[in-house]
Amino acid sequence: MPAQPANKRILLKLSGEALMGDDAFGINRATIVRMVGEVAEVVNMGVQVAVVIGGGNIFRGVAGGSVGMDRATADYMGMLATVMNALALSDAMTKQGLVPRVMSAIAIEQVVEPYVRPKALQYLEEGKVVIFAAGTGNPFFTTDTAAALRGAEIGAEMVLKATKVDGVYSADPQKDPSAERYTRISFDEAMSRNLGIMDATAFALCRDQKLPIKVFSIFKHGALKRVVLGEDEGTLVYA
Ligand SMILES: Nc1ncnc2c1ncn2[C@@H]1O[C@H](COP(=O)(O)OP(=O)(O)OP(=O)(O)O)[C@@H](O)[C@H]1O
Ligand SMILES: O=c1ccn([C@@H]2O[C@H](COP(=O)(O)O)[C@@H](O)[C@H]2O)c(=O)[nH]1
Repeated sequence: MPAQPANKRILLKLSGEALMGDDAFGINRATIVRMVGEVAEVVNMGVQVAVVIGGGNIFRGVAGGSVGMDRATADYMGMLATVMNALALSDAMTKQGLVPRVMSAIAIEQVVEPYVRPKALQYLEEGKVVIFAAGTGNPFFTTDTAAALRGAEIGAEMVLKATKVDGVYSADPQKDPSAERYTRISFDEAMSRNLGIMDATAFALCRDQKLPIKVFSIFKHGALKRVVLGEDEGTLVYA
C-alpha cells in the first residue's frame, strides 16, 4: 500500500523569490514548472492544498519605502506583485492537469475572483487548488502573515513554508555559514531568538492558533512530498 499523507489539508506558502530561479528578477519558466510538479505530487495523493504565494521576485514594499516611497503605496505594489505570481502559478498548474482557483484579498474582479472563505472551503473539498493572492489585503503585513491567517481560516493542519533554505537556523544561513539548523523549535524560542525566517506577526498568529509550521527548501526535489508524508525534512516550529 502506498504511504499515506500525514495531513488532509495544508496551507503551502511558496516563496516568491524562489520563482526567479537563477534569473535576477521575475518568473523563471523552468522553475515554476518544476515547483508546480512538486505540488501536483501531493495533490494527486489526495491532500487538499491551498497556496499563498509571495512577491519578493517582483517587488517588496520595504524596498520602495527605503528609497523614499510612501510605504503603504509600496506595499500595495507588493500585493499586486503577488497577484501576478498567482496568475503565473495558476497557468502552470492548469497545464499540469490541476484545477486552480485564484482568490484575491484585493478587489480586482476582472482578473481574479475575490477571497470568500466558504467558496475557498468548497473548492478545497472539490480537490481544486486554491491560490490566495494579494496577501492579507492590508499594507504593513507580509505573505507569511497571510499564510498564517488563511491557514487558520481554512482549518489547515499545518503551514508549510517552502523557501530557499532547508529549515530554520540559529542565524540567517545565507549570511552566517556557521549557523546551525534546528530539527524542531518552539514558537516561543523562535520569537525570543528573533529568528528572521518569518516575521513575528506570522509566528504569533500560528502560535496562538496552535498551527504548526514546517520550513523546508523548495529547491530540494521531493521535500514537499516528504513533509506531507510526515517524514524527517526541514524544521518543525511548534506551539
Ligand atoms: N534564522 C534563519 N533561518 C533560516 N533562514 C533565515 C533565518 N533568518 C533569515 N533567514 C532568511 O529568510 C529567508 C526566507 O524568508 P523570506 O520570507 O524573506 O523569503 P521567501 O520565503 O523567499 O519569501 P517571499 O515569498 O517573500 O519571496 C531565507 O532565504 C533566509 O536567507
Ligand atoms: O498582507 C500583505 C502581504 C504582502 N504585502 C506586500 O507585498 C510584498 C510581497 O510580499 P512578501 O511577503 O514580501 O513576498 C511585501 O513586501 C509587502 O510590501 C503587504 O503589504 N501585505
